[in-house]
Amino acid sequence: MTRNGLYNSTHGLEKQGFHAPRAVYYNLTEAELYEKSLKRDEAILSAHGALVARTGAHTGRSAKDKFIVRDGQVDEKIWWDNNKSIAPDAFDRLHADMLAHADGKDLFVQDLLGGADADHRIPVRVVGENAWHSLFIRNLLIRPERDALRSFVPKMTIIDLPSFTADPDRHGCRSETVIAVDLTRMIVLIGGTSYAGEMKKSVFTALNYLLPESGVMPMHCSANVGNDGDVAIFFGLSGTGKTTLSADPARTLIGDDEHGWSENGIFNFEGGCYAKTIRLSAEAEPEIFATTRRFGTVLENVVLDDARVPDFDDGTLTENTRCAYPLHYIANASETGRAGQPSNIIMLTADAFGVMPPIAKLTPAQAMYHFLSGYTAKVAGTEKGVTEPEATFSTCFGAPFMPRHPSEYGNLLRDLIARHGVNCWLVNTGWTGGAYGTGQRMPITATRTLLQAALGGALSDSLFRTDPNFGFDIPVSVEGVDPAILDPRGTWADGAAYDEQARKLADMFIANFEKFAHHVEIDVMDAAPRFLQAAE
Ligand SMILES: Nc1ncnc2c1ncn2[C@@H]1O[C@H](COP(=O)(O)OP(=O)(O)O)[C@@H](O)[C@H]1O
Ligand SMILES: C=C(OP(=O)(O)O)C(=O)O
Ligand SMILES: [Mn+2]
Repeated sequence: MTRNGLYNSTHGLEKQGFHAPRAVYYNLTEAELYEKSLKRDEAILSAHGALVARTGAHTGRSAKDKFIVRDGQVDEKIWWDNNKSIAPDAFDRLHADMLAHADGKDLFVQDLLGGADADHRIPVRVVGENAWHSLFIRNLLIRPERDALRSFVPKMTIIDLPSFTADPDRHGCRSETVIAVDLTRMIVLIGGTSYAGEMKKSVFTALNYLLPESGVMPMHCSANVGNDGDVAIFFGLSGTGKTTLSADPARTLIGDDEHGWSENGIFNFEGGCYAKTIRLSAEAEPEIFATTRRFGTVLENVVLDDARVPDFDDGTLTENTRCAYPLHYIANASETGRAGQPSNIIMLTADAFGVMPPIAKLTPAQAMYHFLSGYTAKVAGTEKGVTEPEATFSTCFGAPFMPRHPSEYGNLLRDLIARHGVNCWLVNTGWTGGAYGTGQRMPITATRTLLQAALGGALSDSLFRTDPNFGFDIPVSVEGVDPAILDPRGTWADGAAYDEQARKLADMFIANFEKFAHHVEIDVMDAAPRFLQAAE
């Protein structure tokens, strides 16, 4: 095999079972990866120099096609109710078939790090057949110093072959697409999908498995820090605003999606961001918008007009259009990816039912209740005119990435909140003035003003009222915000309709939480919605 680029020659791909690739390109830089992507017709250039690629069929994660190898070492540690298993021999066949599939191909290798804290990081090698995927993951993870590449020893390897077709009979999977994770040998096999996000979320999955053993809390959250060092973290499922709200000109960005919380404070797992670009505007999100106009940024499934300018309103390929860029493309991003102990935790929800208030203060027990519930609501089937939102409960605000039982993450978080006296808030970035269909999306400016008030301490002397359904405290007035939006019931044209919707949502919370009843303290059970008790 021909080898190009800088790498540790005692840890080449032949050591990892690759037999006969045509050529291997190690640790190519942005310019080189641009050239390769363009020459291989994988991507095109935008008017402003971003690299624009399409994924084809898979424009988002294939959660149902993700499997964890069930071997003796991990068996008792994995929460199998939430994770699908694959037998070790099926994984071995898949591995061998993917290595064979790589024969005769050009391969692109990036040697990177997952984890900004040197005590809690994992060196990750990503081997793939697409130059644009290589640029994506180079943007997303942390780059070692160039010199350190000569001694880089991977502890985790991702083999990413979108053109590979999995065979459910032979490989123990579900379809032609597979994401198979071996947490003992730390090998991830990705086949049959070009959605670049699979790679970064695989590293997240591995760290979510590893870190709790060292007492470190891994979190699906964004993070930023104020001028006086106050750290805020923002938990939330996809689409709730982690990326959008963590990019804040008044605060230093630590990261937009995956962090750890240790005795040293918080640290980013990544070195880049992966922002949604659907309906992205320079007015509402200037920092993120600016990254879409830079050399080095990858635009995924973004449609260009005939002058090669991105049309962010065009969702014809998918609503999940994305841009991937290194952290330093955001002007006020942290250079270290690390910060101190958090003073505030924000739990984001995009409540399409329009029931949740734009902000509420949570007690530690309520925070635990909402963390384990992991609620958001999506709008289902918009294109077919179905306007009924759909509730999602995804525990720890990230069930697809959590190999262990939620109580492990929950206990770590509970102890950290108590030890550091962290203030907790629930923020609804979803609907106000009614549910999806009648109401509207919460204005970003309102959300930002409320966050500023919460993080800056302005809410600490506010007057609060207790929500009769959910039991949390809602501020009655916040400077700079129309007081009307603070009371969701008042924003609805029909108060009785609100009450009915709130009751339905409360019932969904209660039904979902049953599975945690035996795993939490009584105060967390008491943090459940109390609509039923209040009404009857
Ligand atoms: N009030 C709001 N707060 C946050 N995001 C909002 C709000 N209103 C609309 N949005 C849009 O919702 C999306 C939030 O997505 P994003 O920040 O990528 O979520 P996440 O990173 O949690 O997946 C963005 O497209 C943003 O423009
Ligand atoms: C990349 C993803 O994360 P998020 O939507 O939370 O930004 C994803 O869910 O595929
Ligand atoms: Mn995000």
